[in-house]
Amino acid sequence: MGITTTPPTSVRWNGTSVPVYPMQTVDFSSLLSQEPAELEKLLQCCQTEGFFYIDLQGIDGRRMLDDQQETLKLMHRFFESPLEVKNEYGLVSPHLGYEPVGSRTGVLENTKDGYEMIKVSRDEIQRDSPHIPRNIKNSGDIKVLENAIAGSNIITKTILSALSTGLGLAGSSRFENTHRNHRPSTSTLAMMHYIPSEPVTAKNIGHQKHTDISSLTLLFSEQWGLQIRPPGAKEFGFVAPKVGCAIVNVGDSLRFASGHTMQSCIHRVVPLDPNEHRYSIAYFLRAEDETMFTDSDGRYITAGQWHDEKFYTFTAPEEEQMKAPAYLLLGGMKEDAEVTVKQAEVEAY
Ligand SMILES: O=C(O)CCC(=O)C(=O)O
Ligand SMILES: [Fe+2]
Repeated sequence: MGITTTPPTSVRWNGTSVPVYPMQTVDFSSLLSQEPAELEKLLQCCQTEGFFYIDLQGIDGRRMLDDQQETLKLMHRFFESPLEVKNEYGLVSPHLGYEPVGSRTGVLENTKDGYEMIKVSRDEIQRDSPHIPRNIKNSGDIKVLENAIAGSNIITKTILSALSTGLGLAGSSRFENTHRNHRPSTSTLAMMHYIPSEPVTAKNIGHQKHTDISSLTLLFSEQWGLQIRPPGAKEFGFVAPKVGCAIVNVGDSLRFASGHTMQSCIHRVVPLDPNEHRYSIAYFLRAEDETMFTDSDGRYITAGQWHDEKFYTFTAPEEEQMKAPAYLLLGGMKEDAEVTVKQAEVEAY
């Protein structure tokens, strides 16, 4: 199933019927002009579900959709290279480098993940001679990465600024003030390739359930696979890729910075079509490393420490991960099985 304008309300996956959760659509051009009704809608989305579509079809956003297409071409070239070339680059730091398939826990019990990933950080691409894999390092490639990172930064900063305004924050208490462009952060562009996986037999499959470490995540994918579990929902459901739109979600850091009033929605990735290669691009806008907040365990810590602790939990073996405190992987979000799907769907509007 491809990109769509009118998604079905449920789809069959792995022998059962799985809901497709509707999400609100926020218009990027309207946010740029801080239109009050759009700010109100955005704030509602972040406080109730933590997920929404951002419509980029206007003249201001369309260029980011072009960047997405260029990035996809570069990703194909990178991922099709021999594993030795990709491993030679390796994982330089948690937010820069290559992770092969199976580096993390998978989406189903006793499996490893089913994706490989290359990350290029915003700080790295701005260096005079950025450390980039040799198979995507010509000047055209660097321009493509630069455009993708800068465009994603503009979109996520616009959203951040609209949220500050929507909450009536002024001066140094505005969220932008802890996301200044020239301060070190772990903000990064993650490009992912999911291999085809058959749910019953695959040893490598999908992307385990989690909340994001980021403040805001901007996700581009033309393919199905993303599932969310909105607050109060009984089960995971798909979200449909939508024409001209990217998906945005609130991450742990913004949940913490908002005094835990925004939702960092639980999500995961499964192969809807087991024969398909899936490609997705995620930009993680993160707070400056030194930013302090109170986390889901009541600890007053830096954004950098939260990032590192959660990253190492994500990459730890499954047995280790089981021992990790629950507040870490899900950022303090609760998996609520009490309500019916019908209620959850109403809440998801
Ligand atoms: O690949 C996707 O669609 C989502 C990936 C994701 O959730 C993540 O990288 O945090
Ligand atoms: Fe995620």
